[in-house]
Amino acid sequence: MSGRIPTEEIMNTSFSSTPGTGQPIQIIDITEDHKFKLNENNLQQILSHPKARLKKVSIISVAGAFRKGKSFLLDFFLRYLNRNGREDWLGADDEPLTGFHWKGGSERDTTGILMWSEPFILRRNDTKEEIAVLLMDTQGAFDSQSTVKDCATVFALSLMISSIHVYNITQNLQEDDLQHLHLFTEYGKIALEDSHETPFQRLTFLIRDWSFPYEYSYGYEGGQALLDKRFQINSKQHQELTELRINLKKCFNTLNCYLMPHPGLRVCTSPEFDGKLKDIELDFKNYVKKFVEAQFQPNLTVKQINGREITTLELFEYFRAYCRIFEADELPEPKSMLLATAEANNLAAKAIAKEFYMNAMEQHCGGDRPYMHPHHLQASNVQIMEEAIKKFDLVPKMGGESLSLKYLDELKSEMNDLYESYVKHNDSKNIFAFSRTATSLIAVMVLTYLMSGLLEWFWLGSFSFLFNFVFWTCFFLLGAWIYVKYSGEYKEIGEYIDGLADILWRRVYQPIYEQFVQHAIRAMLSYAPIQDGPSGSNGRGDGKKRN
Ligand SMILES: Nc1nc2c(ncn2[C@@H]2O[C@H](COP(=O)(O)OP(=O)(O)OP(=O)(O)O)[C@@H](O)[C@H]2O)c(=O)[nH]1
Repeated sequence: MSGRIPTEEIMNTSFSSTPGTGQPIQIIDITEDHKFKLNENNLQQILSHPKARLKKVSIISVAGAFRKGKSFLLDFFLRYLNRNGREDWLGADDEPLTGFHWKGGSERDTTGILMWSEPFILRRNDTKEEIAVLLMDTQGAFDSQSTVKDCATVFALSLMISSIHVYNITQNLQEDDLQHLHLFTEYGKIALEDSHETPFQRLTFLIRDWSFPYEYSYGYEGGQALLDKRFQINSKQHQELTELRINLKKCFNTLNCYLMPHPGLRVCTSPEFDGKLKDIELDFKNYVKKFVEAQFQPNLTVKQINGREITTLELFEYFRAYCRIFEADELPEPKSMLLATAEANNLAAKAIAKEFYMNAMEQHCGGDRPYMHPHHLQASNVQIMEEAIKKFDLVPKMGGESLSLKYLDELKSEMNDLYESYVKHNDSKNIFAFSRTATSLIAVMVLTYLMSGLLEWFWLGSFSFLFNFVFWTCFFLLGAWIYVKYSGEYKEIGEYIDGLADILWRRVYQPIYEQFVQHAIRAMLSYAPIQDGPSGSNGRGDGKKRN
């Protein structure tokens, strides 16, 4: 099977999740007052999973009316992925179907949007690159508790985010099923004008309980014939219907239809049914198997936005942007959806560049790296920043130059802030820098003590009180500094003393020290000419004051 990984590879890298682990996690909640709330922590937990971090993603979501077997279907996907797509992945006859919660009855089950906590890692056939596959379950539409806006929003979020959108329908493909896609064709039209890239990847109309196999056979073949029939354009059709059909085809890379047989009466009428295969009709089992496998053939469908395959890091930004625009009381206009996509597109580019910057800086001066000379740190920073900006520029961006410049400025300022903290962190590794305050104060004390003694010696004792005063001031400052460092209290006083000592160090000791070293070198080289170093440097080479 072309979408599947050879067995020997499975053992090594490809399907790295442990079978049976994971659980559905709520990523979008719908509150009682019908507000959509993105659960960023939960989403982040999935997207930054060590297996999936920074990998490209394929997101499979199932959406449609409530009580129509969406979660049930997703559990077959889970089985396939958990069992590494091996030939007998459908399992034993008496094995209950578990994973996303599903149940019989007439009351709705799933609320909001859920995602499986474990990303599945599969390798694509063409480039052999590892892709993180995510499964997404959605709240069913048209139940008695949800508003029209709730249903439309769940459907929209699921479609905008996924790379394979399974539109779960029962019995037949009707005109109103197509009408629900109107908003996306409008969005798709302007997105196409903006970027000339197909906005969505794969849309599959999955028709459950298909009862007319004698007209259109089960599976993709019959589904395609039915779809062709429904997409026929004729002169009597209203302009709006014709346009919908034309635009739908333009907005998706793949648009297809699958006709699924009825699973049998036990599945939908027995309260004891717990998903065991022995209770499901053979036809259903065969076609569900083919359907699941087909989603990974001939290759994995990676999520693309603006023609670019996106990673888990970028997906997070898109989730945030889409949830923000769907927060309003009204459904957004296609134009605002495009603007949100463009903003997320820029935010994603910024996230990629920032991630690169942080990783590279961590390697240079991160927690486990030794102290780095400030000049070297600054040089590395300049070089890494340049590379990060190149990464930002390389991402094709929507929304024009002015929007991208805004995000570039934000990126630069965030990198500058990060650099400041890297500098501080690096300084803290310098043992001498830590003891600089104590050293400076003690040096003043020793000097003033000696000077006062010297003045006494030359019978100028009346002037020595000045030196005594400085001596005791430094003594008390040193005492206060030690107390602050020991107790952690009065940090502002500690910073003030550090600042004083720093000025003393830079203005007095460092120039004297440099002069002394230069003299020593000159003497050693028998007065050979030597170039003067930058006097008054703060040791970081950036011309900034430390305090
Ligand atoms: N008729 C029919 N019933 C099905 C099919 N697949 C699953 N079911 C049954 O439909 C019922 C509902 O299944 P769920 O997976 O919970 O449905 P859902 O669409 O996720 O429901 P909500 O979460 O409420 O939107 C269960 O009793 C399943 O056994 C199918 O293809 N046809």
